[in-house]
Amino acid sequence: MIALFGGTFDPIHLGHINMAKQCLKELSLTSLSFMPNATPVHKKGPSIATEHRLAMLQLATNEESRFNIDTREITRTEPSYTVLTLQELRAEHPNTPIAFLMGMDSFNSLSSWYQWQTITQLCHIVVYARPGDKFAPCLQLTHYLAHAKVTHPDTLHQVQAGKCYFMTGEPFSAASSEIRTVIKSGQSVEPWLPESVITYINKNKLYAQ
Ligand SMILES: Nc1ncnc2c1ncn2[C@@H]1O[C@H](COP(=O)(O)OP(=O)(O)OP(=O)(O)O)[C@@H](O)[C@H]1O
Ligand SMILES: O=C(O)c1ccc[n+]([C@@H]2O[C@H](COP(=O)([O-])O)[C@@H](O)[C@H]2O)c1
Repeated sequence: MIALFGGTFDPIHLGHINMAKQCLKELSLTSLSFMPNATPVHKKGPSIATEHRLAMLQLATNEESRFNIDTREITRTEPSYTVLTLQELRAEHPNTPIAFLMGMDSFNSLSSWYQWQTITQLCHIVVYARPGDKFAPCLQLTHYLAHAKVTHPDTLHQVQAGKCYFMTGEPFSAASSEIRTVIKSGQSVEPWLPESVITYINKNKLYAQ
């Protein structure tokens, strides 16, 4: 199965790593790709250069050999619409199950994503709990879940797309926006970032103003 974890990663934090590690285990993955976006279509763009986001992703994912980084959205010139990415990937791998991983806040807003129903036909959606974000599906998402929700991760390996699975792992409280604010105020971000990422941020004076 191809597992894609899309994000802005500005910066990557231990909430992302916690979720990714649990997905490796619970979904029996042989690899998991972190996929940084270039121009997010739904929020303000990243506050730092792409090379810095990529460098921090590299540092944070080095420790686990099954983690890799998919740079297709960075190298593409169009805005980072997930549907375009999944269509491209599906064309490359017509017969392989694809899972797109996201936190509960992303899931709750999924019906506002560009061509969201096509997205749900191109891949499985895997959702991770996030402290502070309750499960709050709108009516459209409730209809989707009525036929898509599965309770066993093995099902995701048996069909190529169309299912939705809610992870059972322990949630981890961390958010990139809050981390940027804490750095700006000069306080410690030790609880939320890998040490290598903290060193990189300090060395390159990122997020300080
Ligand atoms: N602590 C967390 N637990 C579970 N999922 C998370 C967590 N942090 C981020 N995610 C998920 O990871 C994906 C990428 O997140 P992103 O890079 O935007 O980080 P973020 O912390 O949500 O950033 P921001 O605070 O700026 O919104 C999203 O699907 C998001 O829901
Ligand atoms: O395609 C869309 O309309 C769309 C709308 C919102 C989010 N996404 C993708 O969802 C992933 C998580 O987004 P974010 O804002 O939490 O970094 C990231 O890969 C985004 O490009 C995609």
